[in-house]
Amino acid sequence: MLLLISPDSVEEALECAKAAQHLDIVDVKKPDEGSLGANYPWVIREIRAAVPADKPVSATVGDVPYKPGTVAQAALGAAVSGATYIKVGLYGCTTPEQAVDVMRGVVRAVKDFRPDAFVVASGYADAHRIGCVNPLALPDIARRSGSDAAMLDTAVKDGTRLFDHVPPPVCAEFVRQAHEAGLLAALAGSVRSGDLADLARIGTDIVGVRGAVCEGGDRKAGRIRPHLVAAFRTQMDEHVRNHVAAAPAPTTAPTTAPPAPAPAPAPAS
Ligand SMILES: O=C[C@H](O)COP(=O)(O)O
Repeated sequence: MLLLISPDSVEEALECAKAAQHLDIVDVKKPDEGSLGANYPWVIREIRAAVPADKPVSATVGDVPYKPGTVAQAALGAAVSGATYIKVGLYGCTTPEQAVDVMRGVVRAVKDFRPDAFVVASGYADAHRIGCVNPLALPDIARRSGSDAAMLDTAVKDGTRLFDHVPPPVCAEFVRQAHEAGLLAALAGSVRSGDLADLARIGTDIVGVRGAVCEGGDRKAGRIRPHLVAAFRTQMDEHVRNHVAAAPAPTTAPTTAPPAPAPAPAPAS
């Protein structure tokens, strides 16, 4: 399971850099512009320069409207600025067709520029509150558009969490569908350490957090702290180990290999 941490500034990214050995992906966002709020290109560039070169930098393109051309251009901006993971929040898409339309434009814009970039189609666990596409539609949207991962976050950061809206058995189905489509499955939404056992058990590939590694668990007023990142990682690894140890041995030889996680793209030079 990979750990993605979302700093909101260069200062916070420097805190992440101090805990670099405990995280896998540094995800640039601007929380005051929304759950997947997009930050400025120069902030992405500065964060790329501030974190170790072997850590991929991700950038959110925003909680986007159904405007495929606008979003494709914004996604290219994130890639040009040095992000190799490009995350799009399909906030304004009310049907899977609209979402596929947006993500196809993103995939083309980003991969024409950088073929090894990793595109993440994100929906929202609390989609019912904002009227966007159903969470379980995301794996198929990601597959049809040529994206690399399907993700869920929460749109409304009011203390409700991923599992409040999409309980573990439904998240498990999300992960299963993503893997069946050859995609990675990423889950976020005020995730706490107490959720890690379930996230490991259902085979989540990427866990995204901010609040859980901020002082006081407060994603807005709190700041990301390296010791909280380290503690979260320790718990995450423990749950992954427990899950592996508890998994029953296969009774027959598997006929197909499980979907291999895509390698993290090389950082921008
Ligand atoms: O992509 C991950 C998000 O930043 C999660 O933030 P949160 O843990 O505060 O909900």
